[in-house]
Amino acid sequence: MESIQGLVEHIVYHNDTNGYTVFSLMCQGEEIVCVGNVTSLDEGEYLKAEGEYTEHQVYGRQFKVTSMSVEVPEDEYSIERYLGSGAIRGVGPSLAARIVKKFKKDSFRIIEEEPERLAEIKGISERKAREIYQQFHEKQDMRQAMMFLAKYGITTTLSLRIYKQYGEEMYRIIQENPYRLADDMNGIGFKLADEIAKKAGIGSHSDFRIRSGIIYMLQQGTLSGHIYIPAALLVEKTAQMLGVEEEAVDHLLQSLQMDRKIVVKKIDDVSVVYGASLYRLELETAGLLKNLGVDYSVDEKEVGKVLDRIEKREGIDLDDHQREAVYSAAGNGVLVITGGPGTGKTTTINAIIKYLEYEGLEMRLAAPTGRAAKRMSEATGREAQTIHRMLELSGGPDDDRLRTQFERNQDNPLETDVVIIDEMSMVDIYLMNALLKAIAVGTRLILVGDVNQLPSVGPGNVLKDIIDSECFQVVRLTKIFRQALESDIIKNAHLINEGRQIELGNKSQDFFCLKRYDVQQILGVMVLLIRDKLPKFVNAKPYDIQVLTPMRKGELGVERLNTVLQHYLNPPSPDKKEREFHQGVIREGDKVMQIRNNYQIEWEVLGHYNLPLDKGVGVFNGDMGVVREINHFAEQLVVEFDEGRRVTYGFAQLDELELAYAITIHKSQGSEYPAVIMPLLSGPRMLFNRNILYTAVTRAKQCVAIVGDEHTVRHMIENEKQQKRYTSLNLRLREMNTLS
Ligand SMILES: Nc1ncnc2c1ncn2[C@@H]1O[C@H](COP(=O)(O)OP(=O)(O)OP(=O)(O)O)[C@@H](O)[C@H]1O
Repeated sequence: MESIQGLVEHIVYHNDTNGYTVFSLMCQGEEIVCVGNVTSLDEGEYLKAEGEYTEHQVYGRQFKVTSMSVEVPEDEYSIERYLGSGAIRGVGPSLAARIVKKFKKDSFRIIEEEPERLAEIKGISERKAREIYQQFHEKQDMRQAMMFLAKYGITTTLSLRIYKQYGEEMYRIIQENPYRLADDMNGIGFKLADEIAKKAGIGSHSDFRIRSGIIYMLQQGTLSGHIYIPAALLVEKTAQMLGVEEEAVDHLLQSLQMDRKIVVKKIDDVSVVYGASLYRLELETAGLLKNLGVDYSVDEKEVGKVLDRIEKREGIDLDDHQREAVYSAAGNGVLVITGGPGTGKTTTINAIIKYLEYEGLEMRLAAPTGRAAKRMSEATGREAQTIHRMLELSGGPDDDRLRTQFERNQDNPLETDVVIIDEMSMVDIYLMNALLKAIAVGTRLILVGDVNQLPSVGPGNVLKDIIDSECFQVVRLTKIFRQALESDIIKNAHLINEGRQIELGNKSQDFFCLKRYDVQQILGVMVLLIRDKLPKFVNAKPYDIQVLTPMRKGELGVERLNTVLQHYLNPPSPDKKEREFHQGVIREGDKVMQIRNNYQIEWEVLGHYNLPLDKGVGVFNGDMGVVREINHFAEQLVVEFDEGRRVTYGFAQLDELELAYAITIHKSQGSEYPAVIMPLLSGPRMLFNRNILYTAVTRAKQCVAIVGDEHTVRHMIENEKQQKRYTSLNLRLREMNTLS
């Protein structure tokens, strides 16, 4: 082990996440390149480092730092260099020079002990002197804090955030109850807090740990779509995860309830537990929706007359259910229209729109995803937006849906007579709550969707719960119209939904099953279909053909499929830049998907000469795009999403993207593709079920190609088992109905 000391001349590279830093150190006139994991360092600081010299293949001789300490520089040159380095805000090189000129080697002592004397220097007021003193101290405190946190394996970025959040109180929190970090700070979860706690010597049976574990399990439940968890299940799972007895967990449920962190209720005589905020959110959502359920007295005869005229003009002949939908839209504050593919939902919405227009009512159209909104626009010939856009998203923390903010809310509701939402099955409880807040009583709400689709990715089962509550007018469209029946995709979708078997062969014009029983063969057929056959068949580009699979893992899971498909569809090439990322390699020309909502990220649409035509913020979970550019120098990657929206990601943000040659069926909700390919061989029973198959099949417009084992498809149709979602919006609505 050797020891060197000197002035940090230049920081060449610093990775915020793991602290890995490359910097040059001036040691007695010699510049030494040092590398190591360093929590915080500024150019101009005086460093004492221990470590060893190594020989790097490319960069040559380097000093590998194993430990270091920042020393107070002693000679005038070093003092001046440090003070002027920018480490102390408000002090630049010239002021640093004046300070050192006056106080010489005593400069640091003066700043620390007699800061008022700094005011003797021209250009330094008393206020400024105080600021310099404070800055100097803060810097030292912060460095100390970071070194302290580094002992617990906490990264530089996180350390800074922790220090900013708690200041000096941080030491106590880390040593007594690091689980508070998981409660208070976004981005710190139970697992990290638990690791810190372990290092701090906190016992596995600590009350803090168990309480935090319970909240963590509830959050995990939310991630799986649940609003509550049955108490017995929660206790069992939490005890298992923490390795403690169930009694200990049970005991702390009460204390969490007293602290209003959780709400315990009975549903059908079973105790269930909600995270307090989700409980309130669901309750509030029920109340808001209930308020909108106003009856508008309309003369059905009059509506009928108007409708006759519309039918004549448009050359349509609505059936009884469709007519009923228009009457209901006229007479109810809240209306739900549900039906499978080809049952005339779009035709009905169009008739409703025409009627409302005739009545001179203003309306807004929206859907939960960009793709669904675009389809709604095309089907109605009117502007349809994403719900986020209609509500005028104004920001909010990336991962904290509860605090997502919209310009449109109770204080500034949408100024319109009617709001129509399509693809309602995808709307989760957060979005529903935000939507309802922005709709004032007196505005009608029409919700359209297919209740048999998979529920929303986010928590809740909003559409199903509203229907089940029986508190609102629901029109169920069941008849499949003649034209729709010509499509085997639609026919088969309905058969699947009813649990009836379908024809699995290659005779159909739009629904094929190519029987293959070997993974390699399946992959080969898929590549052939995407690259050569299907684009011509459905008149689309290879990237418009979507591979859907129920699972992430396994030989035919999303992850493996993406690697294989990337290799064949966008192979490495000298003129395509690429970079490593969490899924292997990401390359110019790759098809990618955004995998979480990012409400803040900016996009722009460029016109001629790269002039921006449109700008905005927000890219959402499930949005698909193509990598257009990778810039290693700027460490950025540009993705172009639908409608030419270009988004620049820093390399550190690449975990927001995934390759999207293949995606899970869950992620495909609300999207439609000209052709869908499904490799189905075998997989977990929970994922290979009817609901999943139905959702996948209904994503295809012109062609479904199943490649794999027909028996697997048959088992999926038979398998009705869906994962239960614990939600209670239906109960809350019913309670309110009986109260009023
Ligand atoms: N009353 C009607 N009489 C005759 N044909 C109809 C009627 N209503 C709808 N159709 C036809 O049935 C087909 C399906 O209708 P529509 O597109 O409205 O259904 P959808 O439920 O929106 O379907 P998808 O969910 O697949 O988009 C269309 O070809 C449409 O023209």
